[in-house]
Amino acid sequence: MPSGVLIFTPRRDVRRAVFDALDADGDFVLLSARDAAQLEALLADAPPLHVAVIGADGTADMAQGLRILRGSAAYSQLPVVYVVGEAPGVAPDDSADWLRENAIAAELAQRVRAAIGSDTPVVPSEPSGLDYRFAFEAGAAWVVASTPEGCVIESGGAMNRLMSGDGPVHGRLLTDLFTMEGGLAWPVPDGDGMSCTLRRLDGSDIAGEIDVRHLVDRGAHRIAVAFRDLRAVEMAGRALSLLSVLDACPSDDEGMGEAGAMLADALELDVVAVWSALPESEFGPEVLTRIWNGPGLVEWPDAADLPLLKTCLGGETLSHLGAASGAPVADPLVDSLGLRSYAFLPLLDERRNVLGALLAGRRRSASDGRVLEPALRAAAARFASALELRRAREQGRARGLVDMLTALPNRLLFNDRLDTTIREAERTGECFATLLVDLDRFKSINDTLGHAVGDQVLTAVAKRLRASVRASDTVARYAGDEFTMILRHIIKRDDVLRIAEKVVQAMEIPLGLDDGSELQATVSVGISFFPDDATEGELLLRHADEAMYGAKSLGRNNYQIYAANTDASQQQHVALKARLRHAVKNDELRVFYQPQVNAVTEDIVGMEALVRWEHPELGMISPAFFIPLAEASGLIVPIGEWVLRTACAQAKAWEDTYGLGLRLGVNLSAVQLMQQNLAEVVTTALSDTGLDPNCLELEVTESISVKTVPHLVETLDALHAMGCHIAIDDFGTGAASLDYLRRLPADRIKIDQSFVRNIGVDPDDEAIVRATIDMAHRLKRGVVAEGVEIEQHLQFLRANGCDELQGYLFCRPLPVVAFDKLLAERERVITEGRAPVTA
Ligand SMILES: Nc1nc2c(ncn2[C@@H]2O[C@@H]3COP(=O)(O)O[C@H]4[C@@H](O)[C@H](n5cnc6c(=O)[nH]c(N)nc65)O[C@@H]4COP(=O)(O)O[C@H]3[C@H]2O)c(=O)[nH]1
Repeated sequence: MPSGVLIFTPRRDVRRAVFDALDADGDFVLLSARDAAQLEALLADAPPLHVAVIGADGTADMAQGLRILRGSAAYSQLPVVYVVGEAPGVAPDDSADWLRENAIAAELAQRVRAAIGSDTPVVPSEPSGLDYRFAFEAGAAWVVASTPEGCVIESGGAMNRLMSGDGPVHGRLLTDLFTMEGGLAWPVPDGDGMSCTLRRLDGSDIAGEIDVRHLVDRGAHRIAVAFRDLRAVEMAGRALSLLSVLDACPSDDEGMGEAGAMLADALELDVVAVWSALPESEFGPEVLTRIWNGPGLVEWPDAADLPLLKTCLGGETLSHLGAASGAPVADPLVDSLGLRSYAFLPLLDERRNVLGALLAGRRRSASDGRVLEPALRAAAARFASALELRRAREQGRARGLVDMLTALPNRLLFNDRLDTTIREAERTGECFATLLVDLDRFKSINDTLGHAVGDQVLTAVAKRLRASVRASDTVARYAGDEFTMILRHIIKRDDVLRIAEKVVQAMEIPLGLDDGSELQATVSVGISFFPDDATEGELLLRHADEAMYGAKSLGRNNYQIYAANTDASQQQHVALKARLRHAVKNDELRVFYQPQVNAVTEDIVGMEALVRWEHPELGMISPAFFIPLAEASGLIVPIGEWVLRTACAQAKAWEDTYGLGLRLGVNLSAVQLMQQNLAEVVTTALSDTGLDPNCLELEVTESISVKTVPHLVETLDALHAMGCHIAIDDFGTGAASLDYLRRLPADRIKIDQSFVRNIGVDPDDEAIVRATIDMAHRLKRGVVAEGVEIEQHLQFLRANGCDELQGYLFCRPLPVVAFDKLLAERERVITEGRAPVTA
């Protein structure tokens, strides 16, 4: 009989090597776990095990895994063979044997066999006592009460902190603790998300929700109750909106004060302070913003006497926000403000030089540290960029490089930056874009309304342009009504188009003039790319200028990319559009399918249908190219319907063969959403193919706004009522994220790949990803991350609780035959009784 072997290591390469070595031997049933949570889930099924192979990497993960293994009565004596790295490390004391990583292939199977020794597997004899503490998600505030009295016998998670009092929670009655809404009374039956208020020990109330489970623990009946503090949900929402609002704040000192006040308001902080610190300054840190919402006037100690500020200005983040962060350190400022939770964050420029520090704190302890931390990190990034600009401006003014009206770099400084960027890009291989933004009909504004109004318009436009891009990008006033931009580190042209769209949209809100009147300005934008369009600054600008005139000739208020031969490319568009008309009829369209996987198990849970056009002469054409053509000509309606029907039929065929209940994601364009018969088209596709509506998820891009698509909410409500799921695609790229999420009947949101791509690159985008996941979960929406390309993306998304993942790391979009092979292979591995290796 084959022996059961547990493989546990967070390292994918070691896991794969161990799996391959033992799998090749054929004598073992292999179960592999990558982290403590997976290990716990795996052991819960009580598999028969003879031995464990554990990567002895000394990490917290390994230690936690060992605790779980040794802590379970069933496996506490399981022999363990450790795999140790190349460093002269040692395996833990309890090892049956150990070997080095480079000996896995040659020796592991033999060592494992020796460690097993006897053939008796460790099989849990009877189900271990039910550990009710794990009935709820980790970190929930929970109590367990006896029945029928409803008297609390144990509590944990955030509960004791939430109760905020000196007395014990134990011994109190559920009826005293939780006042139910909607006429429910204790004993409340099993259920999730029931509204109630928690009465704290100091007599105050917190509105929230509870999940209830009736359990039997070692023969005794218990009620386990987990409480969710809804203030944190609200806080997550506010944190997310805050990010966009902070973006819009000007970067001058006044703007920083404004941003500080907003931060304090949105996150319910008692104090927000920003210091600027120049290493070369002999005067020490300078306070730029100081918001105090606590009681009375406080004496602020001299910045030079603050040890925590000093440490932070050395580049260290000091965070005492969560319950787990330990006792605050003695500091005159923290003491005099009476702060019980606070964070000092260094403000860093792109090269990680410290420019200053941010302090955010409360006089009470924070139960929402998970939300506060990313929001504060994002705020720190904003303050840092404002400080950087402030410094550049100070230096620039001194040297006559800054435009006096708008405070943006002038033509001289822009040209200098462009040259520097080109030199850097030649060294690093980076791609970047140059944008030329021209105010439409500015001359007539100046002529009819006067120069003073013209100046106001230029200043306001400058602010909006600055707010549309990242801190690392350059925005300059190049000449009169012409602005130029450099957008750095471009991976996909689409990202630049998104920003150009944002620039054009930023002008949609009328500009407020000093006399109270409003004026609508529009801009035309031309774009050129380094190195594709040119490798010299002057030529890049000339090409951007040409493209800008292209935008003007197309009616202004839009953007265009430089095309080497505009006429030829326009003719090509016309020809393609004509050809596209026949693509469905000529059977030239194909649907590819890209898997979506569970972030923990990495097992397939769904797939997205992605259309391709197999042009007879040009080969496979990307939808990113022809879908806009199809949308502009209305052809998207028949094409979209064809994709829907084809994909539903295919999904039904796979369901019949494999029965996996896979979810099928199909994209809906705005034009389709405007069709009055959309619900009917979907119903017919489902009934003709026999696919369960529950398996269909319609993906609606976030940039489709409630304003541009009439009856959007009603249409989606109707589709949802039919049983179809709704997903919001490209989440984070549109403007009205929160509002959108609240109003639409969305089951899932898909984080746009432009954010995922910046994991490990841009802390702002990381903060947005974290806040998005957190907010979506609190609103009970699932989250799928798109464009997961590398292990680092996976680790980050998994660590932050993203539910599902889609991207090249797992699989590219596949044609039907290849996708079918993938499903068949999965089935083969599972029916052979092996845990799917997670490599
Ligand atoms: N760089 C990178 N890209 C990845 C990765 N994983 C997936 N992708 C690509 O990301 C796109 C995801 O689709 P989308 O955001 O809905 O974006 C889709 C969707 O908006 C649209 N589209 C595709 N099929 C249809 C359709 O049938 N109807 C409509 N209306 N739009 C469609 O065209 C867009 C582009 O589709 P594709 O070119 O197939 O591009 C797909 C997919 O191939 C990754 O790890 N890295």
